[in-house]
Amino acid sequence: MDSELTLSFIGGGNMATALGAGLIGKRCAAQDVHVIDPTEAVLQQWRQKGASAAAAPGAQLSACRVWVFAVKPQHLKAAAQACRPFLTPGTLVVSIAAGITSGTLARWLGEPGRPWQRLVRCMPNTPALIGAGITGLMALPAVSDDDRALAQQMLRAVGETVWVDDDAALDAVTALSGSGPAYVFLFLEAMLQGGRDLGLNDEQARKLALATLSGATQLAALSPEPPATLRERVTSKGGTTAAALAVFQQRGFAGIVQQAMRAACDRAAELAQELDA
Ligand SMILES: NC(=O)C1=CN([C@@H]2O[C@H](COP(=O)(O)OP(=O)(O)OC[C@H]3O[C@@H](n4cnc5c(N)ncnc54)[C@H](OP(=O)(O)O)[C@@H]3O)[C@@H](O)[C@H]2O)C=CC1
Ligand SMILES: O=C(O)[C@@H]1CCC=N1
Repeated sequence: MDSELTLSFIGGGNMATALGAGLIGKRCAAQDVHVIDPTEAVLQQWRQKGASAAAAPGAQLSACRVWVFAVKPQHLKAAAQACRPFLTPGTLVVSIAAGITSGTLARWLGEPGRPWQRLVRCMPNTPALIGAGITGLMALPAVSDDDRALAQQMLRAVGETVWVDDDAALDAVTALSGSGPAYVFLFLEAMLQGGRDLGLNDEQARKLALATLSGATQLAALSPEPPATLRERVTSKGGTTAAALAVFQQRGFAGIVQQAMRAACDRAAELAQELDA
């Protein structure tokens, strides 16, 4: 455990909880975590884990080496402005908010004409809750190698990490892996319903669908062959899979997925514009 790491979550909801679950006891001690959130029930949950928690920012923030902004994008400006007086030169700021660019948050945290420099923007996902997340990260150019390594180590506590170059790429990460678990759950829901429609019971459908998704993704991850080849191996000429894939193709499945991801990416850019005041 890195006893040096003192950490504040600004916003103690779903994603902070997921990140906290991976970090506390591994990368930092519970008593070195400080949470700011307006909701008493949320604060209580964090206190039960041994963290300190408060409804508003205070001097305790200044003792935290890393701040993780984990509020909704719509709340980020207010949260940043309320916390700004407690920044110290050593504070590393990490934001997980969708859309809001590193430059915008840097401006909200800095002085006029002098944006905050030590800032890493990242996009985790909810499998972080079970240590199986993946997080895309980007850093402002002035962020040191040590700060980059610190941010990466933190996110590694809840899964894998991928560095990208800029805000646009982080919006693409958001559309792929940030929102991606929801696409998988939607597909899973559809498979479960399809199984039930064909006469399987809930337990049978759940066991078969979960093992299929997990087995196929593990096979794709371990195989040197591209997914298209693995797909062809399942597809016997004139067989059942070919019949199913013909329906996917007629209905434009791949195009739907790509359009959905484009919509997610566009929404990230839209949020950035709407909230950049
Ligand atoms: N959910 C996901 O899959 C992912 C989410 N994200 C990003 O993570 C961020 C948080 O999402 P999520 O955890 O789902 O959201 P939640 O709503 O679960 O958590 C946000 C928390 O922040 C609190 N809050 C609101 N304003 C402030 C403030 N000024 N200071 C401190 N706390 C405040 C909220 O309180 P209240 O409810 O009272 O407003 C809430 O408890 C978002 O920006 C989202 O884009 C990133 C990756 C994946
Ligand atoms: O839906 C959202 O806006 C957030 C960002 C990625 C996942 N959830």
